[in-house]
Amino acid sequence: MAEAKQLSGAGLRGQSAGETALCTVGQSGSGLTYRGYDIKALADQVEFEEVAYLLLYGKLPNVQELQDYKARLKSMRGLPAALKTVLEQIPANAHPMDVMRTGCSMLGNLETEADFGQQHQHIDRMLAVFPSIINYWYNFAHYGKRIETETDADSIGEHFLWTLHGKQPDPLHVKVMHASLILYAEHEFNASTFTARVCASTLSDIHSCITGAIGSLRGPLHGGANEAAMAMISQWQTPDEAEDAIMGMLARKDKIMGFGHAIYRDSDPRNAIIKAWSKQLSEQVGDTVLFPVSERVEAVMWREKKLFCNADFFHASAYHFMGIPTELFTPIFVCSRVSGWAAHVIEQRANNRIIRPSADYTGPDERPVPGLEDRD
Ligand SMILES: CC(=O)SCCNC(=O)CCNC(=O)[C@H](O)C(C)(C)COP(=O)(O)OP(=O)(O)OC[C@H]1O[C@@H](n2cnc3c(N)ncnc32)[C@H](O)[C@@H]1OP(=O)(O)O
Ligand SMILES: O=C([O-])CC(=O)C(=O)O
Repeated sequence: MAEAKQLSGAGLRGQSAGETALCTVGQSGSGLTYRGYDIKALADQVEFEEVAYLLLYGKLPNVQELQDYKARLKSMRGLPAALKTVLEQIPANAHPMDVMRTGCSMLGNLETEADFGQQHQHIDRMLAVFPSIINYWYNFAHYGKRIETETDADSIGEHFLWTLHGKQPDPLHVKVMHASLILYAEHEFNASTFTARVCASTLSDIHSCITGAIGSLRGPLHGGANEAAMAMISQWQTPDEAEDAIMGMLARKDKIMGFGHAIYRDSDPRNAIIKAWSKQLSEQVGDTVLFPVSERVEAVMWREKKLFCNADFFHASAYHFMGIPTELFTPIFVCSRVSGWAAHVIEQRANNRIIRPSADYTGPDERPVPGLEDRD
């Protein structure tokens, strides 16, 4: 086992910044629970919509509640004409996370949250429509196609794949999407969730909270790591080539994307789950390169640095095997994490005090303002 991780120092590490009943990270079970349910049991046994309902409505839905919830989400997939017009203006070389950010913000202009009593309606709408937003833009910008976003898909994961590829997806891929969306749904006070909570603490609207969170998730030290990991592993043709390259990167003290974690000490419980799905997908497509390369990188990182794969690393190969373009990896994270972000906004609003920490001042002592002509 790796040595205990130092939870102190910069980055507010190890400091409690508030309370939550939504999630524990690194405490019990396999190390991640949503409202007391272990992540492995959830990923094995339920659909993403059940987890979203659990986070947002406080309990796992019964048969009728799940049926009603899925029907409600299904009815909310359509894009307003003004949003389509905005999406059509965004160039093909834009980053899809910027498209998500703009799409969410524009939705907030068209369907503004007038009072917090409407929060659930707006949250459900975002969950339902985010896959439509990204894949409408993607298909229009890259292929000039105006896709139909009101699909017959039974779930958000299936809707994502259907609107991306324009056809009903492989049932195995739908299963993987459920697991993936469940793994990404919630993670306590991570950077993007904290962004959402800070915004919520000013009593701002739900679209501002989620737009800000999307901006925080975009960075390669957070959600953007799944794309960065894909860019890295796709350079290598053999495990030996990967090992040589990783050794060089470590010697240069480069960051290896998809490894390490701010809280977990010796493993991220989400990794084993997505890795198993990635292996199955690799066999389905007859891959002999990407999965063995990924496994070697995992082994070398542990051997050399005791650094382990986080949730992002094997998501890269899993998504790739399902034919998902690399730049859409982090937007899928958004389609899932919006459930966790929104649950935190609800929680913050229910017991709010504006989040406003202090800073340790390191600038000059107080001094007089020099006249313009006296300055260097
Ligand atoms: C869904 C998610 O958001 S999961 C996180 C996704 N992000 C990534 O995969 C990006 C790569 N990983 C990292 O940058 C970091 O591990 C983070 C941002 C996740 C956590 O950062 P921290 O909590 O500051 O890392 P930590 O304190 O464990 O770092 C300890 C040492 O290991 C090094 N280290 C940590 N992660 C890595 C890595 N992936 N590659 C190389 N070195 C690393 C740090 O540079 C640090 O070295 P130092 O003591 O010489 O400065
Ligand atoms: O908790 C974190 O810092 C990052 C993370 O794994 C997540 O948000 O899923």
